[in-house]
Amino acid sequence: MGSDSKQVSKIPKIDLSGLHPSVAGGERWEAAKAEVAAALFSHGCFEAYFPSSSDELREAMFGSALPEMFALPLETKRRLKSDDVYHGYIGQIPHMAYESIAFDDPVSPTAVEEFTKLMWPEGNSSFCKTVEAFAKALHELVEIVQMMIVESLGVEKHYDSLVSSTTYAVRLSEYGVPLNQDTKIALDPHKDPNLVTVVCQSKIDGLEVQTFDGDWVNVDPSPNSLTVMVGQAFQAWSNMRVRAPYHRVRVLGKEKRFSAIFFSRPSHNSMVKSPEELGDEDHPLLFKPFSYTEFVKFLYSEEGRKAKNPFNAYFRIGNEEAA
Ligand SMILES: O=C(O)CCC(=O)C(=O)O
Ligand SMILES: [Fe+2]
Repeated sequence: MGSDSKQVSKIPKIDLSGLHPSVAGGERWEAAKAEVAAALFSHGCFEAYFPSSSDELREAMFGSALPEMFALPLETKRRLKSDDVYHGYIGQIPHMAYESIAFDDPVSPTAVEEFTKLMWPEGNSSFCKTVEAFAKALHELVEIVQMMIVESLGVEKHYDSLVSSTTYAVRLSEYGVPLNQDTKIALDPHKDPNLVTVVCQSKIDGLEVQTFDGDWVNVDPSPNSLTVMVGQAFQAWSNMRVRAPYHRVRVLGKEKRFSAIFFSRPSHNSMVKSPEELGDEDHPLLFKPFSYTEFVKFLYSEEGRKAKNPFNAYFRIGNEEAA
């Protein structure tokens, strides 16, 4: 594939419009659930048609909120500190035209406000309202997807314990023109460590996913769609029934690209434990309960970065097929 070409998407597209996590069940829910389960089993991802993230909201996010925030002075953006690896402000990485900011609990009543105050002590209510609305819409989508996965695996009774030990976060990113103009890769291939990720792209797309057959494909977003992906913590929790796909970002043109991600992850100090029902004689449970915090620390440690397959290296299952 030439560096300027894009492959036609093979990522399943699923209509989740009008569905809500508080009214699970019914014919439409069951039909969509079957599609979500099939897509996640075969691809680890899908393109969700979910119009609550409307044109207007996208325009407010990518036309104003994100460009305004990334235009702030570096020392302002660096005010956001985090003890978590790969959280807080990231940028000024050699060989990468990339900056991102991630903060927790965007659906709590005060978190976006506090973050806004940190960036703009004088206030910026349009930024705050936009990011709150974005988080609210995508939170519903993540809840729908998590609920559908758990139901499809037949382990509904573990849903409450999964959700009570889950936190949510937002990552806002800005990509410049990739320094490597041969590959045009702006973010290297990786699997997300968390539970479920939803990616919202600006008009300038670039997210590519590797199918389990090994082909890199463009996710082909529409103005009303979002990309849903499974992360490695869900892969482990589900005893490998759903698997996290590799993905990367390529920016082909010369314009800045923005993206906004909403994701779920196991909360601090909680232990991730696969439901016993997901193991049987033919498929024994592969993972002992693990701390997500320790897992992420390992992923970004020297040993984790060097490992060909950090997931396997962490869990020491030594089974290439399982990844
Ligand atoms: O910007 C995107 O489209 C995806 C970024 C991504 O994969 C990540 O931040 O983990
Ligand atoms: Fe990612």
